[in-house]
Amino acid sequence: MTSHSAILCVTLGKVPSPASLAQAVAGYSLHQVASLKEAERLQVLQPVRVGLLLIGTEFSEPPAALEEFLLRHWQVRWVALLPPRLLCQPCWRALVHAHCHDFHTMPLDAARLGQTLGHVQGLAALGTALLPATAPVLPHMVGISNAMTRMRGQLQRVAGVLAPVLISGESGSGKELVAQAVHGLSARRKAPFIAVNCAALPASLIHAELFGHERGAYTGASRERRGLIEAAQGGTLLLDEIGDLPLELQASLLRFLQEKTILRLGSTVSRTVDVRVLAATHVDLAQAVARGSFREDLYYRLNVLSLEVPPLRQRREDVLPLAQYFFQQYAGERSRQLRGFSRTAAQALAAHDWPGNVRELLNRVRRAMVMADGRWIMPPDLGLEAVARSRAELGLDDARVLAERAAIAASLLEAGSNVAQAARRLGVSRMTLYRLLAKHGIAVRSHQRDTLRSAPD
Ligand SMILES: Nc1ncnc2c1ncn2[C@@H]1O[C@H](COP(=O)(O)OP(=O)(O)OP(=O)(O)O)[C@@H](O)[C@H]1O
Repeated sequence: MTSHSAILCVTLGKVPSPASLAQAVAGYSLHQVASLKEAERLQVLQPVRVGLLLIGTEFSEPPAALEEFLLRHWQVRWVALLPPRLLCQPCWRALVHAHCHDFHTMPLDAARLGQTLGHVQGLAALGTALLPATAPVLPHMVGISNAMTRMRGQLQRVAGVLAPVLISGESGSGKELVAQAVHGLSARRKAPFIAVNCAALPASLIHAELFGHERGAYTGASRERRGLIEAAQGGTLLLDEIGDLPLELQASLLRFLQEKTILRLGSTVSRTVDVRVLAATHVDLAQAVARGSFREDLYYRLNVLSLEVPPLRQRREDVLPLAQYFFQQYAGERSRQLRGFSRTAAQALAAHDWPGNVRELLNRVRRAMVMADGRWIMPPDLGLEAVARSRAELGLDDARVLAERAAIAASLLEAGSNVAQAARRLGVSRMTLYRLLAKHGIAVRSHQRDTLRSAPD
């Protein structure tokens, strides 16, 4: 069970234990740990929803494992307490901005911190009133980009209500994962989550699949069968590629959404079903409505709430953490000597445009883990050499953008994410490099350096 009035206090480095801390946390039970490993263990045994992060003076950059830890525990509302000097460092600022609900600087103002903690506890309690008391079963959603941080916030809000959600995004960008997260965060999480790909089922079968049929409803229906909507009773139904649902079925679906009842094929008895419907699409449904291939009334019914999963090329900072995550996930399939990604492989990953989004990245990493015969994955193992060669076929503008991005990624890697050094290597000012980083959506993260530390070219 999640403890509502407990605070996990993680101290990293040498922090002179501020006497006034006790005053700030008075009334809460404080779980104090001095390492991320201990914090990890405690979160399993006694999960909490509010965390205090005390950072010592000796860190010039966030420890590599910290960001991963914060990513894993994104449901905890963190308040950071750190020396003011660290806030001058872009890497610390980015980390606090991405993962913390609030921050305070040393020396500690106990009254102010006490107020912040009260506020954060209040918000967390609001969240738990909407959410189930036990830790929800959630898919692991990797991503450090602003877009993913925003998405996590939206998921929490959307999960607490019953309305349908329309999830849009390019193929392979993670729409189904988002749907699983909505289900996993909702009070329905113990009931079934059923995903139906409307594009994969032939139109002739999809009615019976969704709504079920009575015995003899059609040739071959030798016994009655409940459909997938009924199978999701109490839970969540994801209608993937909803844009491919035939028009006549759109009418039945609309009826179900309005009346919460279904009619099995061949039956005259309607059955009440309690199912939350999520729909996903990679096509622009508004355009489909304009073309007349999608019912307008159904579109508005489904689009009460909407979530948009951005394509991977618009959140490039997620590429390396995702690659690293898949590498660990499929570690069992790799040869024993394989250690990780070479720098050139990381550069190739950073420069690629990912038309197939996260699924393409997953496939390339798995392929590379099987194909690589050295200790480090090289670009050809990822099938990315062809991408480099095909640049000859690009227009000059695109080629310039790609070359600029690759040069920036390479200089950052070589400079260990030190922006000043990277700018010197590139022969531009620091300000220009910051502008270029923003233009290409590249975030400077300490873990990128660590992921690649000691990796050869
Ligand atoms: N943020 C993420 N963290 C970890 N894995 C992810 C993430 N996003 C996507 N994936 C993985 O990438 C693969 C593709 O994602 P998913 O199936 O959710 O995409 P989709 O948008 O629903 O694709 P399609 O449009 O083809 O149905 C899955 O294996 C999923 O688990």
